[in-house]
Amino acid sequence: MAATPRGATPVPPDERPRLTVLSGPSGVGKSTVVGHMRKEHPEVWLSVSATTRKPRPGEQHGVHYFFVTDEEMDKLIANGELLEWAEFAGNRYGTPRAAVLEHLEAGVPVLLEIDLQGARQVQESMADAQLVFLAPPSWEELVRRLTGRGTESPEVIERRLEAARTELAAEPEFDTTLVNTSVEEVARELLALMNVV
Ligand SMILES: Nc1ncnc2c1ncn2[C@@H]1O[C@H](COP(=O)(O)OP(=O)(O)OP(=O)(O)O)[C@@H](O)[C@H]1O
Ligand SMILES: Nc1nc2c(ncn2[C@@H]2O[C@H](COP(=O)(O)O)[C@@H](O)[C@H]2O)c(=O)[nH]1
Repeated sequence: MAATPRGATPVPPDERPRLTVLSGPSGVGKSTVVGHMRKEHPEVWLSVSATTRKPRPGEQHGVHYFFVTDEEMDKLIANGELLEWAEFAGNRYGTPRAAVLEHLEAGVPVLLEIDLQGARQVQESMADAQLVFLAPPSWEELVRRLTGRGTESPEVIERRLEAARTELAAEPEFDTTLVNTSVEEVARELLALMNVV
């Protein structure tokens, strides 16, 4: 499903980077932080998820997501091709397993940007993964960001905010919390956690 470092020499297991999972409520700024970080450090590999959600303007298949039908998602799940998957606010999302494992085996730092349910599944299946929670400076600021992005209808925003309450309550389950006040600062902190700088 994705470009992978096939043929790359595998690094010994004890020298492989830890898989990093970035999670946090919708609209907190995960994609913004990751985009900023990867501009300066493209060597961090971001997994491209499969989703049944329709593309937003400007989103490209294979770059932002693999946009799949419900039937295609059913098959990915049934064939065990996803490392984790979840239903979030009316759509399904999942992480293609093979590309993640191949990059880790090649010694590439790998980042997943996924929801709480997915983070919990990764914690179960990959005990060595580090889980990072991105928190908003305040509830009001989260609402402002999600609404201000202008990509969702009021009904979808309401569903995402409902999920956000559950996600914020789960913060203690994570190894580390970063508060997204400054995109530049959080990107730096995330790189440090991934041992990239
Ligand atoms: N530190 C920040 N200060 C102010 N605005 C921010 C900050 N970080 C992100 N934003 C803005 O917040 C909005 C939501 O950001 P983004 O789309 O990155 O969130 P997300 O967590 O990836 O959301 P989702 O989970 O729905 O994909 C965007 O309009 C973005 O520009
Ligand atoms: N469990 C998973 N969650 C994922 C995955 N890819 C993205 N996401 C999360 O879904 C919500 C909504 O994303 P959006 O692009 O529709 O705004 C957000 O929290 C993402 O982090 C995945 O593969 N698995």
